[in-house]
Amino acid sequence: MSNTAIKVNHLTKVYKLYNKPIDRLKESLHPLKKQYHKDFYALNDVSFEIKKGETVGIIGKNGAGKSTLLKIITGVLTPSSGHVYVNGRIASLLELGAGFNPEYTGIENIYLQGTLMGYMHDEMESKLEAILDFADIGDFVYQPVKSYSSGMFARLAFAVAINVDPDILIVDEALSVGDAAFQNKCIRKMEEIGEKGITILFVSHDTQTINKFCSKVVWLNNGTIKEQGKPEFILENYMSFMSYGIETQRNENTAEKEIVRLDSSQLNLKNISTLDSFGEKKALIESIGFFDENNISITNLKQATQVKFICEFATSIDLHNVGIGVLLKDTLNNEILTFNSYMYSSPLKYVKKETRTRVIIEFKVPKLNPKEYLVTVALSEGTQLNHIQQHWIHSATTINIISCDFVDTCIFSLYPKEIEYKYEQI
Ligand SMILES: Nc1ncnc2c1ncn2[C@@H]1O[C@H](COP(=O)(O)OP(=O)(O)OP(=O)(O)O)[C@@H](O)[C@H]1O
Repeated sequence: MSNTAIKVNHLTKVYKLYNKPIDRLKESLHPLKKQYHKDFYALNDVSFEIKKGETVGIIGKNGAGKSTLLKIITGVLTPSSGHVYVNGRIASLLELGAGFNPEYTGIENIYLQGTLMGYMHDEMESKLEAILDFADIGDFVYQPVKSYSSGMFARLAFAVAINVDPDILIVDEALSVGDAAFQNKCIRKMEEIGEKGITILFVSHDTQTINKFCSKVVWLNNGTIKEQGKPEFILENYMSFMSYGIETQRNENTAEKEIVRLDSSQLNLKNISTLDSFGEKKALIESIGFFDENNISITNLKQATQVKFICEFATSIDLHNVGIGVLLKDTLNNEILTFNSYMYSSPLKYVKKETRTRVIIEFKVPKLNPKEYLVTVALSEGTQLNHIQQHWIHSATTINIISCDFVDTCIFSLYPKEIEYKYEQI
């Protein structure tokens, strides 16, 4: 356990929800103990471990249970069952106001926090200058904190939390109330203390910050852990889930896609190398086309049928994590549908320089309005969060979506769900 900073074991927090306030009284007085409440699980059997020195991001949609989890770890809330093991002194920055006395001045609250953390008055005195320096709120430190703006409050609370030499720093979204310069200053400070081996647990909706800053991510959904692991994998899955409702299973062990072979002579691809485009252009998409199951070229795509989108590209450099994206616009230039290999956890891991590659995307045509669409294609390198556009070709081709005969009985998402990416060297 000595290398463990926090261990959360089968943690559950249940709230009793009553439809009417009177139901609570009725329940307590009922002779046969009739229940008037419904159990609501804010956390349900959550277990994970954080090693000393790790910086861990907690993500999840509103109401997922993030604040509840942090409050239980910091001892503000008691769990319904399960337990938390904490190894070291915690400094926390939870919701605004927690632990501060609104009637006290800033200075008095600094000493109050020090006492709560177990410091003597003169020990806190030696930290005062650094705290005031970081908070940078001028003479307001002599005013009661009830007169502070939320940003000023966050400044003072963060300045105290990082200067009381914690072993573990826990930060809920409190920083988001600070201005951009202060947020940046806090992130830099957290990076600095993270490098000193302090364990940091950090709730944020800002995936860019989590990606840059955290070594591990725990994704909470409806009170349970949906996924946990390295940010680069979990955040991709999280963003697909949040943006498109698509569940992907990208993880450290995702294997390279199987190589398939298509007979080139059967393919009737459209050469698009001369069309207007932008990007780094170290790798170029040369040709594209839509095909039916028998590899016959099509421009009419019938709803609910299985089709292939094929594109071929050449690269003059080594490429890593190649994303292929397709964007459909209607003739008024409205974006109607977009999908890419990052969203489906299927980027091509590596492409050697001076080679050509064929990408085959098999999918079921979604229920788009039956009409003409312009197809934009793009080739990028990186991740969904952070990629370099190598080649982007606006309106590379057009297709028509046509109704399937049984459309009333079809239920499709606008995003192709049954989709498969395959790659072959050509
Ligand atoms: N005292 C309470 N009584 C009943 N339900 C509660 C109580 N406190 C929290 N909840 C519920 O527990 C769930 C988890 O809340 P929590 O604040 O932990 O979510 P969160 O992930 O931090 O959300 P957000 O991103 O919006 O801050 C929510 O559905 C919330 O309504």
